[in-house]
Amino acid sequence: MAEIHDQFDTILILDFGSQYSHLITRRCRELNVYAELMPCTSKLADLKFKPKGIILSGSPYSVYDDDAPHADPGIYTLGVPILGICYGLQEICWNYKGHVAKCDHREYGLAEVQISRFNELGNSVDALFEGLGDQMQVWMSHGDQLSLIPPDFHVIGRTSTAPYAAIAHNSKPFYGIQFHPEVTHSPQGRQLIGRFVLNICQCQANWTMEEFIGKEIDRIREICGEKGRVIGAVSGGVDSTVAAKLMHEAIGDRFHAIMVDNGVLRLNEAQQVNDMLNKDLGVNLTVVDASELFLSRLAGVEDPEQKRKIIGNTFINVFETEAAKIEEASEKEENGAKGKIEWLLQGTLYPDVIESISFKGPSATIKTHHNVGGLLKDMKLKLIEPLRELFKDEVRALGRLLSIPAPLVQRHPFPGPGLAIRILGPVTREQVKILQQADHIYIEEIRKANLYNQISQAMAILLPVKAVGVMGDKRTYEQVIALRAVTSEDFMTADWYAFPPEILRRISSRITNEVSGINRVTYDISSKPPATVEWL
Ligand SMILES: Nc1ncnc2c1ncn2[C@@H]1O[C@H](COP(=O)(O)OP(=O)(O)OP(=O)(O)O)[C@@H](O)[C@H]1O
Ligand SMILES: O=c1[nH]c(=O)c2[nH+]cn([C@@H]3O[C@H](COP(=O)(O)O)[C@@H](O)[C@H]3O)c2[nH]1
Ligand SMILES: NC(=O)CC[C@H](N)C(=O)O
Ligand SMILES: [Mg+2]
Repeated sequence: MAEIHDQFDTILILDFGSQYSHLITRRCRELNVYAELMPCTSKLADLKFKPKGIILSGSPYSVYDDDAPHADPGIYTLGVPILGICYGLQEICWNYKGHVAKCDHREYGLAEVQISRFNELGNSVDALFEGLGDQMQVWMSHGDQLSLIPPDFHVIGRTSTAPYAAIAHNSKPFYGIQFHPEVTHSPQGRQLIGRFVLNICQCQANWTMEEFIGKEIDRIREICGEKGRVIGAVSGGVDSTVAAKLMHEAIGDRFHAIMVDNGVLRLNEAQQVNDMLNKDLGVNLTVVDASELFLSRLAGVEDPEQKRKIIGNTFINVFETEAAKIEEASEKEENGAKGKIEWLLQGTLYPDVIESISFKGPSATIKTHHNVGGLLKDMKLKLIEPLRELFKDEVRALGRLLSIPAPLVQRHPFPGPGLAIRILGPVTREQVKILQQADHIYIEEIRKANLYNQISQAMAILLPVKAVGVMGDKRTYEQVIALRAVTSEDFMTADWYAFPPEILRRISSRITNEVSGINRVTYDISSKPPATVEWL
């Protein structure tokens, strides 16, 4: 089966555990060059494709540490260009017997690199920095640096404290830089990565969603064969909707989408998603009302992790029952005209994949996501994951090309456990109803103020406390709503959003007036970290 790296020129990024490794991947893709991240410990013999170039990432390790990770030395004889970034530079130096040592002053922040126009060999300007000027502002984050340049390499850039801030091999296309071109604080970083992937590696810049769609539809058809059928859980969120639309384009009605009403959806959500998929997108969707089952299992549960697990497990139970129903119905059809359901569609995105392939292993569990790790071991269905190589912004671009309406493509993410993780305390139908109303007003006002697309995610949270208030000269003793809005690139970190005060005033006034049971509204001004986006 042709994979993406067989169809597009691919840059291989070896991850040594830097927090920015995924950004290198993104930068390449923004240049329309496909890039894949793999653990630095990957063996070349196991590699299923030949990359056009290799980038070595940064790392929290020092190359001379006993347990420092090192790349397969085969990369240096593969005959493709190599770029080492920070630790990656030090790794190249280590391999070629130069010296890396702790520096007197660790450099963290902006620095100026002086670019050497000519190397000692009298060759012309080095290809990496061509056209980028004589000096460049860059962002540094290191405590080690080269103290001795390896034989056969020459200096192509220095800073006031790092004499070997950038080096190049005398005859091979191997480069190392001490700074981080992948972060936005290095203003010419994108151009520099472009020099490497486009000019030095000569990758074709054809990684676009236009190219991807056609190839992916062919691939899905090939995987499913003439008759194979697929079911998939669809929430109305961007990822599952785009995946569903893609499946529909590929195999039409052999794809069955199921949306589960778990009783903790937003106001009118099930109806809206139903209309949108069936009517607007032509995708065959069944909404299953399982709210009674979910709410009865959640009764009296306060612990956040317990709520998440109950919801995750119940999703699977409902899903299995529905799959069996579809199977049963199809068995009654003439000659099994439509074939068995063999596949389960998942909207897995690249960040989930990256997390699970990190060579350090997945990070500490902060929260159990409802759809991760919940799959059954003896599951008969095979997984199909068309978005597994894509970042969220790529999924959004894909959605636009598939003519999914803009408001849907720009939708804020909504977690599978839904309002259950926004009700602090036990979940009851009454509490859900209060929160649905407050959430509805909040989002409606954000849209009216034209702020929806400036905010990455906004939510209302129902607090398990009561406060005293006064309404119509009477004392009230009611619950409190917290509002949260954040901006974020990837939800790994997030900033709270600074609303114009008059918008908050209007929202607060509408919520306390229109939602009975609420007499107070607060605004959450915590960033992530130390807080998280959701409260539970
Ligand atoms: N109510 C639901 N019914 C059916 N499937 C669901 C439901 N909620 C979540 N899922 C499944 O869980 C997956 C993960 O949810 P997640 O919220 O991460 O993605 P999404 O809803 O597709 O997109 P977004 O992140 O934009 O909300 C979904 O892709 C979908 O397959
Ligand atoms: O589908 C989901 N199932 C979950 O169990 C889940 N928990 C958190 N989230 C979403 O993940 C992003 C980061 O949230 P946190 O900072 O709270 O971890 C935010 O966008 C959250 O809404 C979830 N999405
Ligand atoms: N950002 C990095 O890659 C740092 C590399 C190495 N740990 C150093 O401190 O120099
Ligand atoms: Mg969602």
